Amino acid sequence: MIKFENVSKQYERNGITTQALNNINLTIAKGDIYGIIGYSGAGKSTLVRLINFLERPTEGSVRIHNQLLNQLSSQELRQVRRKIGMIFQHFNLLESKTVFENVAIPLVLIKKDKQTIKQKVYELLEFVGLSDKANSYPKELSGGQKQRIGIARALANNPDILLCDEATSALDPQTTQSILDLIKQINEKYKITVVLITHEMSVIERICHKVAVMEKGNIIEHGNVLDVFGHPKHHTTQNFVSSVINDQIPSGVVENLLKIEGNKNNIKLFKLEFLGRSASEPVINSLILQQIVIVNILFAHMSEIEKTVLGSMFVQLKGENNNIDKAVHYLRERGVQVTEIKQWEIN
Ligand SMILES: Nc1ncnc2c1ncn2[C@@H]1O[C@H](COP(=O)(O)OP(=O)(O)OP(=O)(O)O)[C@@H](O)[C@H]1O
Repeated sequence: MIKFENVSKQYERNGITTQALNNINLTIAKGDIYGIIGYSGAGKSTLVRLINFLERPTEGSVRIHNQLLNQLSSQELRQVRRKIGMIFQHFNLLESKTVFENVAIPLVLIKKDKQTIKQKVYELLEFVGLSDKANSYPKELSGGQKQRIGIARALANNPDILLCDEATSALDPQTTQSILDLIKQINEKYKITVVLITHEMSVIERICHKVAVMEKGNIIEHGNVLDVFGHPKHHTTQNFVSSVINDQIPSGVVENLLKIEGNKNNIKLFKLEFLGRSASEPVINSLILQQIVIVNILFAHMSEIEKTVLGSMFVQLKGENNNIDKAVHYLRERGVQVTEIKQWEIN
């Protein structure tokens, strides 16, 4: 378990103070894949550097497995750090060393014998699917292969925490997916807690169980990915969510509708949001079968997070006003969140 209690961090440079973290309270449970998302400068890297105490907090405490890092000696801190692996956006491999030598570095540093090192390095290379590259140099590898080597090196000391600092930001979408799959496999197979920082919501969507959204040194929202995605409260979270879930009606759809209906005062437009059970039941079909209103589906978007479907749909409901009210009530009773799009929001 990783626990931040009232943690603040200020940097002083040339007489200028930057408040990088502001009274952070956060608990990351053992075995979680915890995503930290925020725009540039939000404080994500600082937060992660506090987990291995590469930075010390100005105020507050950081605990790992109930051990208070603030009180540890340098020797004790080195022991704690050995159990924390880290991977980086630009891989941080030593260009002058072979793949084998790069993966071996953490083991050489703790003076393991040659045979143990050889066995462990080949086991790790096998795990990341690159045993045939042991004698290659980093410059001979693709970005995805370099990151696999970075991961093998991070696992060399059998860590129980893996920190991923924008680990897929320099990779194309397909390679990103394969690296995320590998991180997920590590989490499941070795029960390693993963803390992953990113500015891409799609990364969070794909593998994280929990997420904290950061802005200006504060955690503005946190919780299960599904809860944060399903009901984002803060404007910044809504922006991140809209990058993976298109919850705005495209203007072309509205223009077509206005052409057909002639007058926007005639249009009754609703946004329906489905989460979990309501997304897998035939709610719209049952509404249509009620025959109280005509349902014109204009636009829909579905996403899957942690095996739960999340969706938004824009519909035009046609009929008598009291029947439209009944239809809205019918949907709400079945767990669908219904919001009317007001006329002034249509154009
Ligand atoms: N070593 C440092 N000295 C002075 N200021 C720093 C230092 N490291 C970070 N900062 C400042 O602290 C704030 C938070 O930086 P941090 O790198 O933690 O943010 P971030 O969310 O990781 O950003 P990015 O995504 O761009 O890496 C920024 O204003 C940054 O300029």
